[in-house]
Amino acid sequence: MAVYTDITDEELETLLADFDLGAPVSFKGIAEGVENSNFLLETESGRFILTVYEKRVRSEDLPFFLGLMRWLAEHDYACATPVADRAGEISKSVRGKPCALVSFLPGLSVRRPGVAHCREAGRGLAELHRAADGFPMSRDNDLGRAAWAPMFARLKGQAEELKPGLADVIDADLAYLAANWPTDLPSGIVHADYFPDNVFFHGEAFAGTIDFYFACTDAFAYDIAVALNAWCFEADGSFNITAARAMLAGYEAVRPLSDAERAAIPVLAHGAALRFFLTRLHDWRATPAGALVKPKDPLEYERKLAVHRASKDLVLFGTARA
Ligand SMILES: Nc1ncnc2c1ncn2[C@@H]1O[C@H](COP(=O)(O)OP(=O)(O)OP(=O)(O)O)[C@@H](O)[C@H]1O
Ligand SMILES: N[C@@H](CCO)C(=O)O
Repeated sequence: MAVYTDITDEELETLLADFDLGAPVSFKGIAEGVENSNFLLETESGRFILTVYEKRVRSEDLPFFLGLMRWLAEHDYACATPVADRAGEISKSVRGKPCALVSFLPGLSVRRPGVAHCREAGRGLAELHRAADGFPMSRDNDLGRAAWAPMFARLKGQAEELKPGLADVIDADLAYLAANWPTDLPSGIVHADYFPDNVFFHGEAFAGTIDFYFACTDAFAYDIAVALNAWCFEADGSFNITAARAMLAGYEAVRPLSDAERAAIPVLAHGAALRFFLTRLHDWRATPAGALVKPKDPLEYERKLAVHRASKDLVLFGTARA
């Protein structure tokens, strides 16, 4: 997260007046992340996170996101969960912006995940898919494949500025993905942003998941593909097949994949890399001056795209069955 919106003491007190959480003890902005404004709040009754929803979260989607977090917590999935005010409301507002208080989730994210973390993260993702089964709401993936070409049409100039010649290469990616994108894979609720900074550990053991604000209805294997890109590339840009195999093994210990899902993972990972390249490219220029936020590097995802272009080999992703 990040801090785009400042909150005054009076605004905090007005918000907290609706809750039974006691008086605030401390309140500070959290610099990590890029999407929403986040604050760590300590009151007489414990620690909470206040999230003020900024750019990409639409207030009409909040019942889905917050309802999902509550559902998952009620189904024994370790995740941040919304805190209701005295009237039972979880969607609140501050400074004219939507916000929510969620429980503080203990644990630490890891900056450089090892193979053991990848295995546990895979397990945690499959448990999320399983725990969400039966959640009665759905939400289309508004950053899914159909959105990428129109999004890129507005970003071509920026792509060329970033790297001359890139616009044509991305157009070729879009054509390849349109022709090869799988349909009919098992689907349900997916996290869609299952990055190391959104997964907490106690040591090497999975401790829980935060940040459900891209969650939507899509193929489960797409969620795995997002995670493989985010967890299994080394700092030098190479893909760590051992980490990928561990992630898939952790996942399959809970929810075995069909052959069709495994076969689809390389193209899904190619598409998932494009999705994060596009949002990063957009944010690179659009981040407001003065916000406490460091935009993420689009070139990191351009390098991942290059790996996917170069090898459509199933083994690359450790997806071949032994
Ligand atoms: N429920 C929570 N419990 C404990 N810490 C939290 C919680 N929610 C957020 N945080 C802290 O705030 C930071 C930013 O949160 P989060 O990742 O949700 O923000 P974001 O802007 O949506 O980020 P991004 O989308 O870039 O991952 C986390 O890295 C973590 O340190
Ligand atoms: N996880 C995203 C940021 C949150 O949307 C990224 O790394 O680009």
